[in-house]
Amino acid sequence: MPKIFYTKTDEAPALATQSFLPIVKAFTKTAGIEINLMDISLASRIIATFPENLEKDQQISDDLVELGKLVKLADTNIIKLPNISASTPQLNEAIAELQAKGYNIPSYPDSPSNDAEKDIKSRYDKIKGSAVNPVLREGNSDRRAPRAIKNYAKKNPHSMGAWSSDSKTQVATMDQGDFQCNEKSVTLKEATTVNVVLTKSDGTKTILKEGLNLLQNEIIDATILSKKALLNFLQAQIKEAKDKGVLFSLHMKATMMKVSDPIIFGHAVKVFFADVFKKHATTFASLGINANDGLENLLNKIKTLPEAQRTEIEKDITTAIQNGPALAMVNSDKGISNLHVPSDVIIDASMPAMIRNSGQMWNSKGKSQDTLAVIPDSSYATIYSATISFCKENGAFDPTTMGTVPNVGLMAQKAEEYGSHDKTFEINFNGTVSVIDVNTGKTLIKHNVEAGDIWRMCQVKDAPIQDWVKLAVSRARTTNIPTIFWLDENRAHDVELIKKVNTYLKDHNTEGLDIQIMSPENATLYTLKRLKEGKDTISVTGNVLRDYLTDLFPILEVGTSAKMLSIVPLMNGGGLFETGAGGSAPKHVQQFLSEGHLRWDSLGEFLALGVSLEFLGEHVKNPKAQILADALDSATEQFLINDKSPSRKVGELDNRGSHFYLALYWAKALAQQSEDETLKSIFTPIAERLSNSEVEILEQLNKAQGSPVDIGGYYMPDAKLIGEAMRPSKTFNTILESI
Ligand SMILES: NC(=O)C1=CN([C@@H]2O[C@H](COP(=O)(O)OP(=O)(O)OC[C@H]3O[C@@H](n4cnc5c(N)ncnc54)[C@H](OP(=O)(O)O)[C@@H]3O)[C@@H](O)[C@H]2O)C=CC1
Ligand SMILES: O=C(O)CCC(=O)C(=O)O
Ligand SMILES: [Mg+2]
Repeated sequence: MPKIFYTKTDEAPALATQSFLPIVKAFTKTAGIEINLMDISLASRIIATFPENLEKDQQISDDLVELGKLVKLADTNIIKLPNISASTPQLNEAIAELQAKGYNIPSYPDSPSNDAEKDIKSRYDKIKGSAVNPVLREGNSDRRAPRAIKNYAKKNPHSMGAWSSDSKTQVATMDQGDFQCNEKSVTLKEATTVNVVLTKSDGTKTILKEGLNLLQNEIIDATILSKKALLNFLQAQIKEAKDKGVLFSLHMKATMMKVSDPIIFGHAVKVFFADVFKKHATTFASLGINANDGLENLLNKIKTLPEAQRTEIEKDITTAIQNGPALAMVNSDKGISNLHVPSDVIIDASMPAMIRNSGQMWNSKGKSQDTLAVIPDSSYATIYSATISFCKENGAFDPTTMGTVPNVGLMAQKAEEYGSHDKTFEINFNGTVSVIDVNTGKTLIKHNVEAGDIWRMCQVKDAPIQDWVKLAVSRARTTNIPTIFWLDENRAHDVELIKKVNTYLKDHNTEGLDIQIMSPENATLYTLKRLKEGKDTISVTGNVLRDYLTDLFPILEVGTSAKMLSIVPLMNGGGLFETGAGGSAPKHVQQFLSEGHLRWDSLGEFLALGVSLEFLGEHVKNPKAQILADALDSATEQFLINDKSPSRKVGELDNRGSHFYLALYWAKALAQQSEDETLKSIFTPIAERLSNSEVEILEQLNKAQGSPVDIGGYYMPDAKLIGEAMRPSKTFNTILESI
């Protein structure tokens, strides 16, 4: 039986799934397709990790492990919704919620003091941060805005803040001592095994990573970020923001880069609040305060102190805020700043949002203001500085006329920085860190380090690179759009990659194609100029730029990355279809809980389902799946033409209503086709009933809005409550059940 594995995740996408999945199941069962729901939510991953602590009826299987095996099979077909990549504060919240629900799971030991705690911490660290995507992404990435979506945006442009040439907004990035400057890279001639060894200045050695197996032709690189250089840089930027009268904002990826970026974030917190951390060092140490978890965590922890002591610290924090530059805010009403929670400001989404908003972020009064966007490591910061300069010079982009920038991203098998967290270390000694070939004893890469530096190693295997080049050529051929590899001949890793790209391009017929290699900065300028002129350009990038560009361009072009088609052709033949290119939109959940309106747009899910059904049509030779896919495609088009995306405002169409319309248009398209008489006869009466009940169903759906909703939890909501909240139309439910 043809199968689709549909993922149950977290936050807004998980809410949307409650309403959308019953539609998917009802429609696809007519083609004999089985939908298997796989739970990869943060809560379920935690529960599955500690079976020995739990009652039999609380134990669950680890669906992520299962999916991790399935992605290596030829006929696997997965629809992957965005999930939470938990920062430590989020992980702690999820653990507390599960404990309160009677799950006897351990707390997260921040600083483990014995072997048992070390084991618990290492099990949790596998759940933390971006723990799902790297497991599932056994293929490279093909993300683009479908033509219909672009046309929709051209006719219905989203708001776009104007840019003026005297904007004081700027990117600040390091020019020495960072990952970019210190990178060293080698390509392995033979398969081998390496150890990462720290040699302290007194000569003693510690193995940081043992027995790392590497394949023939694999590229490895290692680099360090100097703590001293980082602190100097941060101090200078805090002063710069204050002198210039702009907001100080830090843009990191503390979720995905779960080892390095929380440390960098923590340094920014400690530098910004230097006087506070100095004065209260002993108290903070006794409370186990870790600056890497952000200011909110600190404020929560000091609540346990006697009132006088707590107020004194709070006063000192207020003074530091008053003396420093104005901080960019995440939520000015609630006083949540850029430094409160490490996972609140995530660079891929936060920088484009700022660029779309005239280069401004929000200050504590809720007004937008020019910003110093601090991106410490300079590896990829230039793409944002170049974009900002371009906007200052040429004004904002116009969604009604601008072109499009699809991306082909190298990401298979934990490529590059995205797979580096198990090889990233905060080094607490002066000395050297070396990557040593165990078989030959040869040192492949060596760095001098000082206490506090962050050392990291990345890998990218050869087969994924070959597959990536092939995918790029195939997209260039299909679209005939100029195709640019964003690689910098002045960067160690990229030098190795450029050699391979030049070699593997020869494996393909590239005649008549415009394929070039440019540094990220030049590629940005080249692409932006064309974009402004309404011309399209394919970006072919490594894993980090894939992430950045597939939020940057969609947000500018179509208002959100939720509307992206996001395909991962798995290297062994299967298909992983991601929904959109954005995240789990926590602020949508807040709106839903407070006023019963969910403005999550499921367009990404519709597009992913379309290509997933097409995959079944082609690979499993299921003609009914192809008809469902074609009908869904025309339903999505109707959905856009009739503007049935959720509105932002309570009382108007929300996610549930938008699902109703998709079902209506899908049923109509199936009723209208005549390739398959059985499907036609099933869906003709369904389309009629849905159409006749439109007013009644919408009334039932809209009545559910306007008041707070209780779904019995955040990370593990109550299945019954969430089901009721997301499916409030009896009429609609009855019609679906009758299919
Ligand atoms: N593939 C994955 O699994 C991914 C997971 N994440 C995770 O998601 C969480 C939140 O990350 P964050 O950076 O805030 O990104 P989000 O994409 O969740 O939020 C940023 C903004 O994007 C817009 N948006 C995104 N998707 C939709 C949608 N379907 N409908 C309408 N608007 C949408 C909204 O913007 P606006 O309000 O301006 O309209 C939203 O507030 C984190 O845990 C992060 O790690 C992030 C990216 C990808
Ligand atoms: O896995 C994550 O944490 C985020 C992934 C992401 O942002 C992306 O792939 O675009
Ligand atoms: Mg992203």
